[in-house]
Formats: sequence, structure tokens, C-alpha cells
Amino acid sequence: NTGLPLPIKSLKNSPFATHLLPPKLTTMEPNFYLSLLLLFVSFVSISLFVVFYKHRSSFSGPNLPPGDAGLPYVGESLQFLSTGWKGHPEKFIFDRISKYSSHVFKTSLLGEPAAVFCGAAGNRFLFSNENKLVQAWWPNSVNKVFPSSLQTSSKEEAKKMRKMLPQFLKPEALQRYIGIMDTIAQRHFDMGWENKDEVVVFPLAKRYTFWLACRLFISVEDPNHVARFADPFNLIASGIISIPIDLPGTPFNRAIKASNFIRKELGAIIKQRKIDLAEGKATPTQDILSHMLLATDEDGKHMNELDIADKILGLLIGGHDTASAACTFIVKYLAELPHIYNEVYKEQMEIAKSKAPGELLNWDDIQKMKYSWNVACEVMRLAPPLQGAFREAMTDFIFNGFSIPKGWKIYWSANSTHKSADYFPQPEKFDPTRFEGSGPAPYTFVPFGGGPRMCPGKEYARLEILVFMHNLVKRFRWEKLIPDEKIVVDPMPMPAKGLPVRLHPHKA
Ligand code: HEM
Repeated sequence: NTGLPLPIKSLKNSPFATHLLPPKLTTMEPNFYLSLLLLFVSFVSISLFVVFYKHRSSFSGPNLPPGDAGLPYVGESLQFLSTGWKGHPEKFIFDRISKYSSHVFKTSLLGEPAAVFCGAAGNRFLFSNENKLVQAWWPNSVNKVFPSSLQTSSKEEAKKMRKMLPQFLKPEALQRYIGIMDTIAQRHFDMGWENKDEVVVFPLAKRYTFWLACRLFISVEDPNHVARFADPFNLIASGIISIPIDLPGTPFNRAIKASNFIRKELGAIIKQRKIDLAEGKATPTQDILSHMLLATDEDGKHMNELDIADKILGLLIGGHDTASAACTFIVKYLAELPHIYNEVYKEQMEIAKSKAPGELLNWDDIQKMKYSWNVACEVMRLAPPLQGAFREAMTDFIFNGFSIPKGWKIYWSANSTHKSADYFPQPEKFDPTRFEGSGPAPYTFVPFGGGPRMCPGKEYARLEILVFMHNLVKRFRWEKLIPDEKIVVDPMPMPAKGLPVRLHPHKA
């Protein structure tokens, strides 16, 4: 056996082809393999060079912001995500602001060329140029988890949603929900917290906000029905932000399946509701679903069932994880700062004492919870539930003297102002008095975003967070079981072990 590849071996044995063979073939063997190896290495190097060159060239051009394109495909996504996993998402931003001495820098995130806009001026620019220079943009994975959005594109869906939502979520519409929120909160604390020495806060906070959303959006109230929904919802939440590989068993694949399951369940609820509304068994104002079924757009058209299912799905997802992160961090900071707890307790007990036995919270009570809301705001300054959001440049434009090309993605980050000493002196210090009087300067405190796309659920979130605080401090004091529990931001902030606490009920 010469060890030669078959075609050459057969050539060598052929009486007719000896002239085709190179002289001293056997001494050439190592060279032959070396050539193959060289060929292969050159091929790989050239391919890599082409990929790198293409990647880099989409980041070069006159007057682009300073920054680094990172590696092809992944860009700087890993650096971006890993600072969050280590609990300091702001590090990605502040490292680059100081490295490039610029409040706008380029990078590559989620496979896209992107510019990060920092500081109040960056926020102001983005929030006031909505649909003029920039528009909403979501990563492709989001479209795949919400398939019906593909028919009209997520941009169109978001526009329709934005027109409809304020009607359902404006303060006047929400006022009558406060009593329902209080009832559910009381049941939640009776079932999940009472008579327990220790609890893990994060999953409980999620249960609370999800139960509320099920009740107020679609009138699903039975805890067992709510629980059946909860698991697929968690699969969707973790799949949307995973790597979008749709193969059996991947988080992305599980998210798509869960989304299909929930949309089917929602479809059944919507059909039944139509019948109930027609027969007078359901009321037009009982929840957001009734509102959506009866609402019409400017052409007098009703929303179709698929659209409604999608919108409700979006609201359930957008609404409950964010608010539960806020509730969890309120519990954390109140455990760490007894003087702040005492002030919240005083405010809430004054309200509690003013109520007749069994009387539920109402709009006036909420208006009295000023200190508590300042505390909640300071919590969302230090631990914003959403770190920021993307936009897409609709056209070439200039910001801070740098060119931003059409199609580039733009990221704004709540941390770029929340954690900056330029806007919040001693930014690491917990100080709810920052929100007294006229409060922080415009475009600096942005946990809900700003401009036309500001979170439409802001007022709803305020109510559910305050109702949570009221019911919590009225019943308990608590202490953290893991004093220096790590924080992970992925993509919502959460204590790594879910925030276990020991409860100390107030004496009756
Ligand atoms: C503490 C709780 C919450 C926080 C911190 C929060 C924060 C945000 C932020 C930062 C945005 C993105 C704005 C942007 O793209 O610039 C957003 C969008 C949105 N939020 Fe919230 N949110 C919360 C609760 C809720 C709730 C309870 C609901 C539903 C009832 C909701 C529904 C939405 C929707 C539908 C959008 C998309 C709006 C659009 O694209 O135009 N959010 N939220």
C-alpha cells in the first residue's frame, strides 16, 4: 500500500499512463500533502479575509462615529451581553464613552451595524425624531415568535397597537381596575406569602403581575387556569432573547411552540367572548379584550381575531416581566435600607388606617402614595427593568457631528443617563428625594422610554407596583437570606437566586 489516493494509485498501475506521472512520485508524497494543506489554509484565510473585509467595510465610511465592529456575525454582542450577565450592563456603555471620548459610538449587535446614543442629548434626539429620522426596530427572532406579525411586518403591527392602546391604558380607563388589583393582591399574599417563614421573591412577583394581567386583560382569574398559561409564557420570554436557531429542543423552538399554544388558547377565549358580549353575559368594559373587540379604527373597522390574540399576547409578555422585576428590586432595596422602609410603611399605614374594614384601594389612595412612588422610581433608576431599545435609521442623518447611515440600528440605553454622575450626583446612592419637586432633568430618567413610543403601560405599571407595595409593607418586614446576592441582567435584571427573604409579619 503506497498510501496514495486512489486515482493516482490506479494511474501508476496503468501501463498506458506512465508519462502522466511526475518523476519520482514517491519522494513527492509529503510535498503533495503539504500543497493540499497549503491550498486549504489559503482557502480558509482568503474566505476569512473576505468575511472580515465585508464585515469591516460595512462599518467604514466618511465621518462614522468611533467604535469597533468586533467579529463578523457576532460583532460585539458577547461583550454587550456578558456585562449584563455579570450584573453591570452599564459597563459596556461607559467603557466605550471614555475610550472614544464620545457620546455616540458604533458597534455591531445581533448581526447588525449599530450606533449607541448616550446621555440626555442622545435620548432627546431619538425620542423627538420618531418616525421622522428613526423608527422602531425589533430583532428578527421577535417576528418569528409572533408569526402573524410577519403578514404586516412588526412595524405596521406596532403602529396599530400604538393607536389603540392608550384608549385601554389611559389613567381614566384604569381607575376602575384599582379595586380589582387590590383584591388580587390580597389573594396573592394570602396564598403565597402568609404563614411562611421564608419565600423566594422573584417567582412570586412574577406570579402576582401575571395573575393581574390575566384578570385585567382577558378576565382569566382562576389560579389554576392562570398557572396553565404561566409556563408557556416563561418559555416565550426566554426564547425571544435566545439565539434564533429553530431546531427541536432549542429555547427559540420552544418559544415558537409556546406562542402557537397560547395563541390557540387565546383564540378560544376570544370566540367565547364574542358570544358572551352578543348575549349580554360579558360587559364592554370588563377587560382589555372586550375593549379591543368593540374598538374600531379610523375606517370604522374592527380588529380581527388573530390581531387581537397577538396584541394580547404582546401585552401579557411586555407587561408582566418588567413590572415583576421592578417589584422584586423594591423588596431588595427595602430590605437593605430600613430607613426607607420605615417611610414607605408610614405612608402606607396612614392610607390603610383611613379605610373602613374590607374597603378596597381607590384612585385617591394611589394619589397619596407619593413617597412610595419616588422609591419605586429610584429602584427603576438603579435597576431599569428594560435596559434600552432599538431604532432603525430611516435615512442618512448627522448626530453630534457624526454620520449615521440609513438602515443602521440605533440603541438607546437607560443606564447611560441613570448611572451617570452628570445627571444623578453620586449615582450609586439610593436617594428617593431625587424625584421630589420637579424631579430629574428631562430625558435623564427614562425607564419607560420617551416620546411617541413611550411605554403605553406606564400608568398600569405604576398602579400594580403601588398596590403591591401597599399590601406588602402592611403585612411584613423582611430580611435578605443571601446578603450579597449577585444580580444578573439577562435581559431583565434579577437576583441570581431569585431573592430569598425571611418574613417578619407585623403584630396585629
Ligand atoms: C415597570 C414596568 C415597565 C417598564 C419599565 C416598561 C418599559 C418599557 C420600555 C422602555 C419600552 C420601550 C420604549 C421604546 O421602544 O423606546 C416599553 C414599550 C412597551 N411597553 Fe412597557 N414597560 C413596563 C410595563 C408595561 C406594561 C404593564 C405594559 C402593558 C400593560 C407594557 C406595554 C408595552 C408595550 C405594548 C410597548 C411597545 C410600545 C411600542 O412599541 O410603541 N409595558 N415599555
